[in-house]
Amino acid sequence: MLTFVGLGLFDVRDISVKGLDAVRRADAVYLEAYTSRLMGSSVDEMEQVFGKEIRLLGREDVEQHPDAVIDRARDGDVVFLTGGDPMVSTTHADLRIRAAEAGVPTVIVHASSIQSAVCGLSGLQNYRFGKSCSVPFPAAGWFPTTPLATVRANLDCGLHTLVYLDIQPDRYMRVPEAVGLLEEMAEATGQPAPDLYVGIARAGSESPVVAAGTADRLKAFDFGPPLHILIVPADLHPVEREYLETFAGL
Ligand SMILES: C[S@@+](CC[C@H](N)C(=O)[O-])C[C@H]1O[C@@H](n2cnc3c(N)ncnc32)[C@H](O)[C@@H]1O
Repeated sequence: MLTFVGLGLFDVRDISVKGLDAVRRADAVYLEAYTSRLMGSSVDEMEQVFGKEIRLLGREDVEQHPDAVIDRARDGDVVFLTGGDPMVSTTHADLRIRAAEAGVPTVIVHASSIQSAVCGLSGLQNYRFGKSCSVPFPAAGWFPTTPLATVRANLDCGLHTLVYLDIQPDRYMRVPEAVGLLEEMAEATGQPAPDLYVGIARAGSESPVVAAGTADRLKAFDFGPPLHILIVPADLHPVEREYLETFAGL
């Protein structure tokens, strides 16, 4: 049996009771930490609290060579841990399909996700979000402008855009840098840059930060440590505006 368990948003206490039961029953526990991270906990702390050894998996282990995990799940209980919800903005649907093809039963234990947390923190209504996008760190000769195209297409339909920010082994993209990159994409493509943003840091922690405003305000704002995420809102409903004025300094 292969059980996908979401860790929730910030620290070791965000896992559900059901998820914790599955971890404690498991014969083997794997963690992928490349699609999201629990910034409020370390792997050591998780091992201590869960009472289990945790094996770390890289993107290649999961996406190119998942056989080790699937083989282990053929004759034992395996838990696969992911930050947030294990099936939101990750590529783990493929792993579940491969397990099913190999005759391995699977279960999902859901958890809080950044996708729903942003609605509570920003007051932007979940049914008004369009397609999401991700802003990657640019590399030499590589500067994709598709994130801005997604934002503009959503704005044309009156929809908000959730913009995921890149996570690399040695660095995390922050809101001010992401806003600057969207402005550069606008310059490079001749499209208008967005005029309003909402930045969020450390959702799920005891001190999440939420700030709304122009590019200039957000580029100068100190959001503190990662993880960060950005929203480009469409025209605001009056209640959304009032919420941002009350909780995000609009
Ligand atoms: C690819 S998504 C994975 C989402 C995850 N599976 C979930 O359900 O929450 C990861 C991105 O979401 C954002 N993110 C995740 N957790 C966050 C948090 N607690 N606070 C702020 N942003 C977060 C970051 O931009 C990060 O790079």
